[in-house]
Amino acid sequence: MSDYTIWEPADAAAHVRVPEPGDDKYSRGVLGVITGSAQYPGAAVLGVEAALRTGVGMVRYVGPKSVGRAVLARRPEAVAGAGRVQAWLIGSGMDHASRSAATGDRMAEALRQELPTVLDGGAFDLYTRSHGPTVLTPHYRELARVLDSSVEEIAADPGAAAAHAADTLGVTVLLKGHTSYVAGPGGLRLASSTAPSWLATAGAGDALGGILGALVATHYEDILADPAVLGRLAASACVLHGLAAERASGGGPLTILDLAAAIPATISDLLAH
Ligand SMILES: NC(=O)C1=CN([C@@H]2O[C@H](COP(=O)(O)OP(=O)(O)OC[C@H]3O[C@@H](n4cnc5c(N)ncnc54)[C@H](OP(=O)(O)O)[C@@H]3O)[C@@H](O)[C@H]2O)[C@@H](O)CC1
Ligand SMILES: Nc1ncnc2c1ncn2[C@@H]1O[C@H](COP(=O)(O)OP(=O)(O)O)[C@@H](O)[C@H]1O
Repeated sequence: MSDYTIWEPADAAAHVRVPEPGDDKYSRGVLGVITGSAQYPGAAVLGVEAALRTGVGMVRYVGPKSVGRAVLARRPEAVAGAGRVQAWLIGSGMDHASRSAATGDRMAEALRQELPTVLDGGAFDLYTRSHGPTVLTPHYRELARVLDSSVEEIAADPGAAAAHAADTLGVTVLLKGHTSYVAGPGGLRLASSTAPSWLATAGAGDALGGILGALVATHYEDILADPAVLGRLAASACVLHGLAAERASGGGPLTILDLAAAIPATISDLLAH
């Protein structure tokens, strides 16, 4: 932990791109989303919901048709089907062992574009094929699988585990937990623990993926100019996620749609201070 700098709300506020009068939906950035599966359609719904609530020019959902229908039922603002995007969010709500051939093809096509990419749960195996600036978002069990280690080893020193993963895999790693650790290949080390423990509930990570995807899509030019920006955006996503959870919780339980609904006011508060 000593190597890590705490990423503060003011740091996160500085990493929200506020649209300007000259912006349109494309200049703000389009996030392509390949998430969800027949088994876990909710993960796709939650990620898209969180991305749109964080602010992005457009979300293009490119997953299975049945999941796309669920996404559109909740969020008609999302556009289903392929098209040009500035960043990708891939892998929430799918099991890599049972990925369909069609999903594998969509992922391969996305990764070929070498754009800034967020890889979540069901897509960690693809990190070697992701040649754009890439951030992985594992929880402890997932990082243990990626590193062929054990949960106990990760939990004993999560900051060191995240740093080791970033250094050996050559990507940015956001290790999720009560404190989340972001480690980047260039020695970047940031930590955040803004979330209440009420956030330990299913779907929380799917929402984090959406928040981060939106931040990445709206900063794609900055990331391409300086890949270290990706780590700062990952830490900013943790801060926003935690503060929105705190607002949704108010000291009690929360659902992930409540968290998503709290994101806009969380951002406007951050920007006002
Ligand atoms: N709304 C949605 O669509 C959501 C979809 N989601 C999707 O779900 C998938 C799995 O995600 P995850 O994080 O649970 O995966 P993972 O690390 O493999 O954990 C498995 C480990 O947990 C353990 N375990 C299971 N039950 C347990 C219990 N009652 N009490 C204690 N332990 C228990 C189990 O142990 P076992 O039962 O095998 O002994 C195993 O070790 C993933 O594709 C994700 O995207 C989620 O994002 C949620 C919202
Ligand atoms: N005890 C806790 N306190 C605060 N935040 C937590 C706690 N446990 C988990 N979280 C946060 O909740 C999210 C859980 O992500 P993940 O395990 O991927 O959930 P899911 O797969 O259900 O979407 C992460 O952002 C993590 O930082």
